[in-house]
Amino acid sequence: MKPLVTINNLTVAFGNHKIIKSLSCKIMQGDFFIICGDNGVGKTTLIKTLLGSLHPQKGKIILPPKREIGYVPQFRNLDQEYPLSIREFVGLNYQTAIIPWVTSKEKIAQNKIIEKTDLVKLQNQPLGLASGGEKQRAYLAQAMINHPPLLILDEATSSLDNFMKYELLNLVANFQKDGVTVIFVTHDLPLAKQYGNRFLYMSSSNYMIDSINKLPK
Ligand SMILES: Nc1ncnc2c1ncn2[C@@H]1O[C@H](COP(=O)(O)OP(=O)(O)OP(=O)(O)O)[C@@H](O)[C@H]1O
Repeated sequence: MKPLVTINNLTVAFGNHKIIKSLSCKIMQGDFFIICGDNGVGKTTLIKTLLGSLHPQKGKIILPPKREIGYVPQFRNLDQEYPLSIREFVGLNYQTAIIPWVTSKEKIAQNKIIEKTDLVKLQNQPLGLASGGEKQRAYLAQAMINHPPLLILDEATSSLDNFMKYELLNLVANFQKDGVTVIFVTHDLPLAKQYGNRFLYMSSSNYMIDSINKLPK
């Protein structure tokens, strides 16, 4: 397997405060890659750097061509009055969304991704009235509508109950089976062990990268 993401000697700082210090790591095509570690150690900072919203002080990151990345954030509740249906929300990310009306290609893409994320029955309901798990599935559908090769989930299962966690991660695992590389930031180590194959454990003193059966308890 080839690397899909290569992080080379990466240092990220806020002012003089170095958060990520000389991190080198390869994420291979097809990995379900877990990022875990103590609070405040820099997991979200690393994700923001991968997504391009933070710039490294030093080092290099090689990403998939054209930076095609799907991203599912941590669950934060939306206003009940949020005006879009689940289907409309999923379509927001469609690549030709510069055209204001829904094209037939977009309809097909929406249908496919709505089926893959188990949202067929709910698609015309207002997103604001959906449950936490349904909202996260809508974020997953929106993230994957253009078939990016890389999917990043930043604590996307925290504050979901056990049933909804597994429901979301089973769908993510289906994308992985189709060849998508997954990066999953989580504090939930049992969940990490169940779905992940490799991990990066971040602590203030060092970084550990290994296969999932070596993940510390
Ligand atoms: N914009 C910012 N300016 C200054 N410091 C920041 C900024 N964003 C994050 N930090 C600091 O960087 C450190 C790492 O934060 P980060 O959110 O990456 O940690 P984390 O590992 O994701 O934590 P958690 O597990 O609690 O979500 C923290 O000390 C945080 O206060």
